[in-house]
Amino acid sequence: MSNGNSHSPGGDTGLQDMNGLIEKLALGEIAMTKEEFVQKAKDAGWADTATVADDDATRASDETYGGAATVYSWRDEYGDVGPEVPELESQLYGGEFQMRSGAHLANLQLTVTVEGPTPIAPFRRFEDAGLHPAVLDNIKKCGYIHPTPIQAYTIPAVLQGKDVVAVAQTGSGKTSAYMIPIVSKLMGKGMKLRTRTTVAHPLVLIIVPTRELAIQIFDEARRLTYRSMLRPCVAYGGFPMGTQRDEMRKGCDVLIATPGRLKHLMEEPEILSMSKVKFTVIDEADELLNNDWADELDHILRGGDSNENPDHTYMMFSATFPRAQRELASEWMSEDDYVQIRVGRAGQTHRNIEQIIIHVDRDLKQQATFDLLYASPPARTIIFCNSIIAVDKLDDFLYNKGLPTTAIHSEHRQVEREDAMRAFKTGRRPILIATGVSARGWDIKDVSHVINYDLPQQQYGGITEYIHRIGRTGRIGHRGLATSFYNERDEEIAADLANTLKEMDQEVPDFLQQYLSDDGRIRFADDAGEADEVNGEDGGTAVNGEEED
Ligand SMILES: Nc1ncnc2c1ncn2[C@@H]1O[C@H](COP(=O)(O)OP(=O)(O)OP(=O)(O)O)[C@@H](O)[C@H]1O
Repeated sequence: MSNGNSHSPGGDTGLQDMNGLIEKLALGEIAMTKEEFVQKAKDAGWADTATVADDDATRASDETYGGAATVYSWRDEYGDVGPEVPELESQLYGGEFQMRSGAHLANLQLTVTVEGPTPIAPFRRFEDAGLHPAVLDNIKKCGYIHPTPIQAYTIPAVLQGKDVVAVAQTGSGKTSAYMIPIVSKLMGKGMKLRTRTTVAHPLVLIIVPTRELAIQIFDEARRLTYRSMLRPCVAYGGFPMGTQRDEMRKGCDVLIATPGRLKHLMEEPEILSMSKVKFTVIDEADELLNNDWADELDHILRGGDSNENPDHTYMMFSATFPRAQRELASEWMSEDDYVQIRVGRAGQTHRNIEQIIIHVDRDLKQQATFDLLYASPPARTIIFCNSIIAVDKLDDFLYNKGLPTTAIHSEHRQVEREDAMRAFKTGRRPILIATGVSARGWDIKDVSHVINYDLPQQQYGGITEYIHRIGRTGRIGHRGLATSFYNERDEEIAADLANTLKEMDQEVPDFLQQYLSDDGRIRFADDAGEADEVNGEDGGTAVNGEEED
């Protein structure tokens, strides 16, 4: 094993020191019993696996599903804004697991490019954005003091009624960039638009690729619609259908949904009608515009009568937007009232994530992970593997060595996925092992280390997937570390990886140097087509490749 540099999330323990240990472990020179491994984990400060309660025993009912979480309960006599409900308020905003911005927000201040028929004037303070007072109040309760760049441009664009494609770095506040103006616009009109029947008639449809992300965005919607008549609802695979239908019948003004479950619900006209939808948001749009989802998305976007609404606004958001998906996105946008907002280069990461690439042979990866977890004090860590089998094997390997792991992949039952996420968020099991594709958009407090046990293969997203995976750390002004294991099987991603490191002034290890161009220019296989603005305030020097748009 060799590595380009050394770092640890919480100390100065060099990764170079790991070389000898990993080799020893591989050769079986350290033969410890299970009890000794458990003791070693405890001594290092990791949560004791023996005291972690069995989640099956503590699980009570459907209420443990994130989709059944309490929302503000509206009564018509409230007028425009309802009264405060302290208990709900502390649940929504007071949680110790809610993210607060870190000290390095300035690293997200990159050059913003706006393309569209009319210019967009950004605002500097939420108070100046012309938002409904109740929304402003909810923003304060969330602890958002200054808008992030994507918010400063997207909020006015949506308030002006534009269709929007927005691309900005991971963890830069894209969710509230669309949620704030939509909720604010509807606050004044919600009453008039609302249809009181047992059939859900959402005004807003937010489509996301994964279940965990759906629940997370539902939580953000619960915060931003607090004290309003707008009732958020979430629909995702694995959420029991009975509870799902009950929740929808209670009213559903803002529907957050994964495509499969949404398609299913659209086949039940006594449950859901799309006829009132005014805003359709596609989050992680490049993923959803991908071929794998094409049928579902086409059905959803064309299937409802919402498309006939001349007032309908479409919005698409992501941290990455490869060329093919950008072309597909433009098909849904209004020709003369459409704006594209990019912060930095589309698909660019940011400087709050320190990236380290270590050369690790395939058969040494388990030991390398084990050792990496001890190379610094315990920290919330997400480990990505490329297959379900690899996730399960690594989970077993680490858990049997006394480390408090949990795992998420598509073969787990939904209740297990939600338990795993809860155990990770609360720190009961601070090591989460997952297949990469499930992790887009996750926003979890205090994730200080991401490990790419496997680098994403080209056919499963390559560098785009890498950007999303490492983006689970270093969010909203916090710093984080991303360590990736590289070997010869990863050559497909090598050039984009080397250029990504160089673009962010990270050390490019010797084994990746050959993939950098001799002229010192930074090139990506799928350039984002914006050579004009990449020399931003951040001092970035990305330059387009040959394949310009
Ligand atoms: N203006 C703000 N000030 C402080 N924190 C904010 C602000 N806006 C959003 N946040 C918080 O920043 C975190 C990241 O936001 P969000 O999940 O929307 O990022 P994102 O850009 O969608 O990332 P990704 O591309 O990974 O999905 C969230 O915890 C959110 O509550």
